[in-house]
Amino acid sequence: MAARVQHSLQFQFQGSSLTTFLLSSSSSFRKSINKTQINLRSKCFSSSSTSSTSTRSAAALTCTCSSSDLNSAPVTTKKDLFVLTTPLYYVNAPPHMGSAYSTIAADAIARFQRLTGKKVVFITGTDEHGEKIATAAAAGGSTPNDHCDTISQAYRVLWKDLDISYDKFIRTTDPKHEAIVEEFYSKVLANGDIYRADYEGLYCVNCEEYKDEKELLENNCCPMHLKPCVSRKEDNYFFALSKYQKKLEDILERNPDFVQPLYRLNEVQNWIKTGLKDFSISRASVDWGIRVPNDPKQTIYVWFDALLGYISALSEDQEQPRLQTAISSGWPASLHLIGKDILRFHAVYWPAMLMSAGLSLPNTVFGHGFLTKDGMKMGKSLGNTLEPNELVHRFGPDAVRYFFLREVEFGNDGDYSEERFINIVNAHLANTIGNLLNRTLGLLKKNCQSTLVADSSDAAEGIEFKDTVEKLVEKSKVEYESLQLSSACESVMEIGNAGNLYIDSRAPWSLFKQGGASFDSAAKQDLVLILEAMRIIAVALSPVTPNLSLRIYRQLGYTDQQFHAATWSDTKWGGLKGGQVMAPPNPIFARIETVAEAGGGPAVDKKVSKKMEKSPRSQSAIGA
Ligand SMILES: Nc1ncnc2c1ncn2[C@@H]1O[C@H](COP(=O)(O)OP(=O)(O)OP(=O)(O)O)[C@@H](O)[C@H]1O
Ligand SMILES: [Zn+2]
Repeated sequence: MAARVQHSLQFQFQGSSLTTFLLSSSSSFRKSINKTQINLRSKCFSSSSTSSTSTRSAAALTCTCSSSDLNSAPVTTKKDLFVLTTPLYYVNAPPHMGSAYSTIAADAIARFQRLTGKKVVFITGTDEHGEKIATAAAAGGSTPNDHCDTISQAYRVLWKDLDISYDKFIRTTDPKHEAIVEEFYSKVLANGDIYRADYEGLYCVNCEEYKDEKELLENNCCPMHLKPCVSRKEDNYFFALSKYQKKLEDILERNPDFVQPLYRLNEVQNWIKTGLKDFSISRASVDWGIRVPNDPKQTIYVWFDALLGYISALSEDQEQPRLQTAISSGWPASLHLIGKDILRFHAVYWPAMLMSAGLSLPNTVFGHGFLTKDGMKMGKSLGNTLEPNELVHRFGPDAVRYFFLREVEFGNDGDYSEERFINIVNAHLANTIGNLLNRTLGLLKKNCQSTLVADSSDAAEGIEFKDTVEKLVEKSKVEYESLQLSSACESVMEIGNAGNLYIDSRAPWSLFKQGGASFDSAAKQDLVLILEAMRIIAVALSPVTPNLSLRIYRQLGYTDQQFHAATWSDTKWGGLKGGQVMAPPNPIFARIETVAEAGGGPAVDKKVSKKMEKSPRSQSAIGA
């Protein structure tokens, strides 16, 4: 779904700053339609069908669509339901760390929402139509079907390796999706928002879009793909986007949370202000796509098709695929999580399409930033991607998930560096959390037979550390809720820092050494406090590091079932009870050896790292 606009973005990005692009993207897109010669042949396929631009506009203004904004749209969101989506990834090539980033973030949000008691429907999938897919398949010597099967499967495998807890995986080649697209198209057609027009212009197959001549290099080369665009003339069907200009402006004005973060809302509003142009939603020359109802010689433009995957994903396999039944299973989505490259499609085209079909709009579209490599967006087309499989294999899923969510402020761009990766996960996961747990359990084993002497609520009486933990965990909740994922990680890690400060200042090991009943009792209570904080950290960080959190829970003497049954209310102080028997200390996260530490050898001992993800027994921590 996402590839086409990314190409134009990458082109702009090469020649100008990202901000410049974002501000100028609207006008460049506008020009690409203006420049293209459009000869209107007929108007809407609605009952009044005399043709001219002006009558088309007039028809648009008299549209009878009733659900014209968020307020008047039928409300189907139940308070306890949270439906969130990732982009449906384009299967022109296997997934990379950029695709994984969106999905990891969505997974953390889904897990957090489940913890708070929401019924979550987490949707992901693959966008599989379009000329580029057919070409990629042919280049690989396979059929489009086989090609899509293979790449789509690669996404599923990666999501498994990264512990992505999706509920629905939709493929746009799924017959149920195709049926829903056809029904939707017919509704929009019936509403008078589709018309036919001649279209002539320069087409980049790799971008799957017509280009503005002004944007092209010498010999009409696409600046992104450095290949000449081909001159194409075809009659296409257009969607009357211009008709929704005012409605979209009003919606954004009245619902400032619809597009997030705020600076993306500004981008969208600026873009709309420059004037919305109708866009072509069919291709006469592309065979690999869903046929246009009533004109099987044409296929539906891949974006018009793919966005509907968010709805068709809700359709149950065993039921007749119908828009209404899919809608009643959870539409509208609470959150579309996307990269900023595809913001225009989600914040402008999609709402207009939904209004045209009389359907509710999603609650929020959040456009996050890019993972970059040497300042350039990582992407399949540029081929400057980072291999998520390799990272997971070397460092395990928790480290990968934690690093990207903690390191990149959600919404902004972030650059990857292996050195930074190793430093962050070592400092936070191995040291701040892992080492604190390990040294505390070591003391508990040595001095208390691994058994807690008191309830954590009693042990915390009048202790400031408890207040600090409570404040920080509450802060992290607010941050998760407002999608400030990096800050949420930071707040949880602050609990670990406070725990380290507390234990160092109290030095229970020397209290034990000094002996005497009161020293002994104070030291034992200190251990209870730290372990209670560790329990809270485990729950609060579980949206980001589910495996690590499970390992902490096991170390604290809980069963896996108890971990899986945990909810956000378990972040309340007071969960640990006296008499609870803890496991002997075992490191929960293997510190990653740097190149320097390994004497110039491999940065990480792969065997140790991999083994550690499965079992926490493989390496001793830097204990007290
Ligand atoms: N570098 C990146 N940083 C963050 N997210 C990314 C990145 N690359 C892709 N994504 C995510 O994937 C979506 C785009 O999916 P798509 O399958 O088209 O990937 P792509 O690699 O950008 O494609 P291409 O390079 O062929 O244009 C983006 O909207 C975003 O959610
Ligand atoms: Zn191109």
